[in-house]
Amino acid sequence: MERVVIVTGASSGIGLALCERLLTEDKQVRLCLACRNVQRAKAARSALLTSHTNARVDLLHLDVGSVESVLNAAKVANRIDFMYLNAGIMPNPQVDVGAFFKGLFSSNVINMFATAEGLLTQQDRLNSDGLQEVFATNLFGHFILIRELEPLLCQTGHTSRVVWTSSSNARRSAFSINDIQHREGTEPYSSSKYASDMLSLALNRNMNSQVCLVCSPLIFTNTFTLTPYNGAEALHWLFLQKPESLDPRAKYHSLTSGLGKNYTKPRLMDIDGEMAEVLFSKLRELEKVVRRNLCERNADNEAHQRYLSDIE
Ligand SMILES: NC(=O)C1=CN([C@@H]2O[C@H](COP(=O)(O)OP(=O)(O)OC[C@H]3O[C@@H](n4cnc5c(N)ncnc54)[C@H](OP(=O)(O)O)[C@@H]3O)[C@@H](O)[C@H]2O)C=CC1
Ligand SMILES: CC(C)=CCC[C@@H](C)[C@H]1CC[C@H]2C3=C(CC[C@]12C)[C@@]1(C)CCC(=O)[C@@H](C)[C@@H]1CC3
Repeated sequence: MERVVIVTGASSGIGLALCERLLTEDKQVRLCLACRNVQRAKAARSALLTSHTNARVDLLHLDVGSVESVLNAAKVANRIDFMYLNAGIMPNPQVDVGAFFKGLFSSNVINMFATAEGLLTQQDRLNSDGLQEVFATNLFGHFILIRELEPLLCQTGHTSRVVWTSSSNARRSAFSINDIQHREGTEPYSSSKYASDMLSLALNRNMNSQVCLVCSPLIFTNTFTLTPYNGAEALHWLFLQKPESLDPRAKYHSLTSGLGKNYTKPRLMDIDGEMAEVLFSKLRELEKVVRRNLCERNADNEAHQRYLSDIE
């Protein structure tokens, strides 16, 4: 039977590698590449069709950094078996060279290369919805997508699976529940990834009562080799697992052994369940505000258009 798989950020890197692996794995897969850049999405589709001539690959225009784009994209979906929330950004990363060399000659060196802990800062900015861009792209846009698709994801008799691409760079100390967008700090990427880990837990709690949503957060600690193919290991592995065998408190790591063999390993997350619930309710509040602002903006635009056609 056909299995519909949506992948956000499928135009390059890990998302594209995952698509390639899924088509190789299962001939019944129908892919939907959910991308913000149409040209790059078309190029990705052509590349996939070159190696999988008869594959079914659809394109969906989706900019997860824009709430309006997310709402429009969600209208188009009519069946979802898997949804991979993979799009992510780390804009303008700055490396702390001092910390890097100090780490290089310490016992923490492997961890440093696996997680970049304490090594990276980024410059964030506001997007057109007035949200911090990293938060909006890595977390909030995907949250709105889930909220909008909830009826489809949670249909009786049909279980959809949601898999979120996290990172080993997710860090509790980079996140503050009083500043969920990370307006104040310099590590928005770590903060957004930690927030997505927490959110996956809260989503499982709040939506599992209606059965069906499994958010399996992922992490990529490709300690020895870092390629998109290897990075997609845990994403691919999760596609093959039965939902009941997965633990919502675990993160599934893509790992590569010294001999170059890829494997997936679950590790329990360092998450405060109460804080996850607070984050969930803060995101619900923010959702209301952003939706209201969007309605007002669209109403203003319509009024402006009417005014222009009146004076013509
Ligand atoms: N590379 C690594 O070492 C690790 C990566 N990750 C995570 O893996 C995921 C994929 O990253 P990776 O493949 O490495 O990076 P890439 O930059 O290669 O891919 C990121 C993808 O996300 C897309 N994207 C970015 N912003 C948006 C947006 N607003 N709307 C829709 N799509 C968007 C990009 O599209 P476009 O082509 O338009 O830019 C691109 O297809 C990310 O979530 C990242 O945080 C986690 C751990 C390690
Ligand atoms: C410029 C000098 C002196 C050194 C540069 C090394 C770093 C650029 C490099 C070391 C560890 C890397 C790393 C990532 C990015 C590049 C490094 C910082 C990630 C943060 C990329 C995104 C992720 O999600 C992480 C899991 C990666 C962890 C390791």
